[in-house]
Amino acid sequence: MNLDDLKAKRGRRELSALPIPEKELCNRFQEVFTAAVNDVLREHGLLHQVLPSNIAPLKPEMKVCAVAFTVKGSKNLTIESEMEQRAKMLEEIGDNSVVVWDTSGDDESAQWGEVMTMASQKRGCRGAVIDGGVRDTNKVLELDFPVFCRYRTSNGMLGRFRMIDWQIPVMIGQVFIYPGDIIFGDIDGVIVIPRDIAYDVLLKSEYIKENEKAIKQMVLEGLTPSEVIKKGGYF
Ligand SMILES: O=C([O-])CC(=O)C(=O)O
Ligand SMILES: [Mg+2]
Repeated sequence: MNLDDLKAKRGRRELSALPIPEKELCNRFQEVFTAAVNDVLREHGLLHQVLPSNIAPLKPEMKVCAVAFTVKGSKNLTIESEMEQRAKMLEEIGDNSVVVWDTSGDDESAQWGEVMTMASQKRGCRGAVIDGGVRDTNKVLELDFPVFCRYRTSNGMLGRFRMIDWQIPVMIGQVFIYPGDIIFGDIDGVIVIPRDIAYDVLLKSEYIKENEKAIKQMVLEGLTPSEVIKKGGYF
């Protein structure tokens, strides 16, 4: 059994370089929409890049595109040095990041709240995607910080749940997420764009956005769906 490749993939890795700055890449993705990105990933044969559909934005207009900062945790009753551990994680969050929580399917605790929002915003964090819960929801909304999650609860994580590690590969639903991948969430949910193909996916998504303008124009002008497809359109 040779595990070298798998070990390299699953361990902590240097982020590969992107052809344009991360910030520009993410800002340009935010101008597109997740369905266009999804169609491009389908062209690449990647059919399982969307997080489970019950992970939804707190408000329909919330949008985030940023670089994955992954966190893994699970239900855990221990408290010893939990706060210090969480502070250390928060202090490692980088600019243009989005915190992505794999909670091992937790259904009880909030992995995110107001103070964590404030601390991460100071470090340039652009949002949080949590396969779990949020609390202090009103305050988080006031801070204008996009959060995608499954539920809201007043249960703090201390004494109920704790982190196992961070900046490691995680899995939410069927989707692998590596630190540095590009995460894009909007009203249609959250999609994970592998870092190595992110720039190519951006260019193709921008093309789709432009091309769909022409398709919609055909519909407005009264062409039937059959005529639209004959002219190269699609739905
Ligand atoms: O401590 C927590 O569980 C999270 C929280 O309330 C906050 O960040 O404000
Ligand atoms: Mg709080």
